[in-house]
Amino acid sequence: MSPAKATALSEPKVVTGDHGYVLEDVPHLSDYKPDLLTYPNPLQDNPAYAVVKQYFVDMDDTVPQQIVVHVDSPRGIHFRRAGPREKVYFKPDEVHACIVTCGGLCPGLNTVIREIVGSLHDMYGVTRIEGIEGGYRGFYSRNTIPLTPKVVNGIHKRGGTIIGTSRGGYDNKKIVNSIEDRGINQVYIIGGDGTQKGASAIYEEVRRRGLKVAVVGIPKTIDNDIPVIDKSFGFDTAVEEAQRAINAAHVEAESNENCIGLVKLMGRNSGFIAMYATLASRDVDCCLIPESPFYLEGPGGLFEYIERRIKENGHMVIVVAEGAGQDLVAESLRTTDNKDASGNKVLDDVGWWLSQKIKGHFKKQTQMEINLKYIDPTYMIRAVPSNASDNVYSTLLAQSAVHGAMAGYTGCTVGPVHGRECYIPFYRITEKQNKVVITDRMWARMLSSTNQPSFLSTKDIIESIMEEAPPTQLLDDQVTDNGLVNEKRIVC
Ligand SMILES: Nc1ncnc2c1ncn2[C@@H]1O[C@H](COP(=O)(O)OP(=O)(O)OP(=O)(O)O)[C@@H](O)[C@H]1O
Ligand SMILES: O=P(O)(O)OC[C@H]1O[C@](O)(CO)[C@@H](O)[C@@H]1O
Ligand SMILES: [Mg+2]
Repeated sequence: MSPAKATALSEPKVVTGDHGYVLEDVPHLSDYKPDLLTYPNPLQDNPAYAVVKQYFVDMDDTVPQQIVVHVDSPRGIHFRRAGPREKVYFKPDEVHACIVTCGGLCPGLNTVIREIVGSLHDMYGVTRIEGIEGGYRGFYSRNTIPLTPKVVNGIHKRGGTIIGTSRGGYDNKKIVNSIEDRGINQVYIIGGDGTQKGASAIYEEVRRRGLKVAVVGIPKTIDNDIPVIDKSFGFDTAVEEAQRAINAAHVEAESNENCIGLVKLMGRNSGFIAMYATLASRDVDCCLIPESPFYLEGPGGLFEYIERRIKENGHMVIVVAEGAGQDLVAESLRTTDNKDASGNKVLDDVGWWLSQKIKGHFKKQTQMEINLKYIDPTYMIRAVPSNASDNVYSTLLAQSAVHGAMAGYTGCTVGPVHGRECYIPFYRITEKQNKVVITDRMWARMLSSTNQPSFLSTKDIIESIMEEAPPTQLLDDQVTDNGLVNEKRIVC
């Protein structure tokens, strides 16, 4: 496997303006191929778009990363607004596009595939579109799958990805050789943080070879761990689907004496699904996520809280994100550090471990007999088709990606920033993961909905503040004014 850093990175395109305005722009094919011809955008003759007052996006439109500002704030970082441009850099019959899906499944993958094909075909008259089978390794080890509007018709009603996905198998040189040999000139890469790192390295190699190939990433992550964008497609569907498991756990817990319903949800490093599913449900008494350490024994610990809830209520529901408490599990089971084909740590089953620990504690330490029902719906949540709002969202993402590639933009990911579709440079997407910020208001809202202990000492809180994590983006309209809010919490 050739590492992503095999090619030298091109310089970021940063434009500055008055009052602290910064545009973190994305690469364009003309940056390294200055003599490319341009053509009028065929959309100008499309009757469906004739009604739109200003259909083409103004070249100067940019979107601010921070929308909560003070009177004396600098204007800050901006991203280029996505959308159709008056001039395109490809003639329709010249385009040879391909689509690849990599990493874990996520509701909406098929919708994005369908809409890329539909946008290329219906808006731009492109007919040569192929699916790369089975993720990155498909570029050099499989035949391609022809994608036409007929082939993709109705696939948005199915879970999974019709072109297949995989982990591992990334070989930069072989992938770019395949792109070059097949004469592909638009590459749409749908995947999570790992995939986008690979896409960035593909773009760098394409550029090094001087190829007229647009490389555009579409962020996919059920965990919502990709930064900058408002949220990832499939996330709403996952939260909705998680409700079914939580409801089942609640029904079991309510109907049996001294019963605990325990639900494990996805979230390797980021606990967004667990936090939002908990907030949405209101039946959850405790939510455990990777970002917030917890402990079992002693005052303020999980066992003490469970005993209290069971005594008060006769039942309780616990939601645990799969990445929560991994240090505790590893310590207790002495597990080895296994990695998957992409190099991601294989997690220990915290749900099973917690079930055993809770049962053991109640058997040995208390007079109380408890009943524990453990539900692990993780793959069921990931495999469903996307819901209506994710379908609309995925459609916009796909259209933005196609408009961007046709307009010659490359080396970027598309996604909404405060509701506006943007082209975002790869390095912004891959530099860190989006995480729940436990000193942010959203986590506090969650804590107040469950009444669970925070499990945090003053030292933990100070450490979190010191990390200076940005505020949780998802639905949190209020930027954390770190100083005030956090200071108050420490004093309390
Ligand atoms: N640093 C990297 N450089 C190049 N390729 C990478 C890198 N990290 C991962 N990849 C490749 O990207 C693909 C997907 O990676 P991974 O399995 O980590 O999933 P992901 O894209 O992060 O999605 P998710 O974690 O949401 O399932 C794999 O084929 C993997 O080999
Ligand atoms: O078992 P797999 O397919 O490797 O995927 C599991 C992982 O994928 C994710 O859903 C991310 O795509 C994580 O939440 C989870 O840890
Ligand atoms: Mg990942």
